[in-house]
Amino acid sequence: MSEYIIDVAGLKKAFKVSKRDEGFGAAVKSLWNRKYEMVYGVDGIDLQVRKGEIRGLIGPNGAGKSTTIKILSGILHPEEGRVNVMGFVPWLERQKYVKHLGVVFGQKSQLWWDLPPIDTYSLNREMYKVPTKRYKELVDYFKELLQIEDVVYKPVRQLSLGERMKCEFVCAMLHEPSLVFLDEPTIGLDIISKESIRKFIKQVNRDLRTTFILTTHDLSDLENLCENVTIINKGRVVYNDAMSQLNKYFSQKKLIDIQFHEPMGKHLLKEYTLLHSDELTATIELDLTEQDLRQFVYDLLGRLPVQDINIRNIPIEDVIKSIYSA
Ligand SMILES: Nc1ncnc2c1ncn2[C@@H]1O[C@H](COP(=O)(O)OP(=O)(O)OP(=O)(O)O)[C@@H](O)[C@H]1O
Repeated sequence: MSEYIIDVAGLKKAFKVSKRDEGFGAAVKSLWNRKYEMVYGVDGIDLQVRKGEIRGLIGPNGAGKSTTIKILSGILHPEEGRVNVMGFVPWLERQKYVKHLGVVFGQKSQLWWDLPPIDTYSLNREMYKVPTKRYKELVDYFKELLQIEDVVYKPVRQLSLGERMKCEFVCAMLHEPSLVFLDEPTIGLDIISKESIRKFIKQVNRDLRTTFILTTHDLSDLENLCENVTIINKGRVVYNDAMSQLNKYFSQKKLIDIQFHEPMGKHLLKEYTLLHSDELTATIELDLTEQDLRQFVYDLLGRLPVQDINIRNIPIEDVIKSIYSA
């Protein structure tokens, strides 16, 4: 058996889209003479994920994340490439395959709107044939972990977004899937609910060894949950490594926020790479491959009327943005 729960090589998926020039005339002409072009949703993706990982899958809009997830969950089939997920070719063996799969969409609900979540759980128990004893154990375990003991008995339409999302997680986990796709699972949630859901994911990952694939635009989800991250851009993998390496990638640079105790003329700062400056504050970017940090601070304090100084790493958002645009 492969050491990978997901093993994908050379994945390509093209979509046929109609193409026409702008304007009313072109719209009419296209009714008779329609032209098409092929757009690649994914264009040669390789991806390996080990069992028990929480893997971040990120990229800008239109990068190919959803297309990848749709192929991995068996909704779409690719033109080219080899896909093995838990020993299945997802789109060929979908019925057997989905028994081992869970999905949580931040923007779509799997719960019956007018029923309490506990009723949807019960229906899913029947559908997935979860033994009653195990079902009860799992519901109790999840309810306690997410602190939704009372919430699961209220109709879904009466729940807050945070409460509903917690209930969605339980719904996706009751058949104990080995692999769960999470698509923006914390979108729109306040920080308390986000933390509670992240804690849940970590705990379930530890206790049940569930593998999670997390698609998100919220980088704090990644920092909190993922050891490894795959970044997709224009249908290709542009980064595939440990989260910690992302920071190292750019740790050659530091940002220095300075507060001055008297107004500063811009000309006094002209030798620095300035990201921001006004009379009393400035942010300087320092390239550590060119300058020594200690020497820089020493010179700065000697030259300028510095009241306060803060040295920080480049934010992870900026690191990722520069990888997207590379
Ligand atoms: N059914 C489709 N028909 C035509 N083009 C499609 C279809 N699905 C996706 N595409 C195209 O494939 C590319 C990748 O889209 P995809 O939805 O996978 O991106 P994404 O990374 O999930 O983006 P987002 O973050 O905006 O959801 C885009 O150019 C998109 O327009």
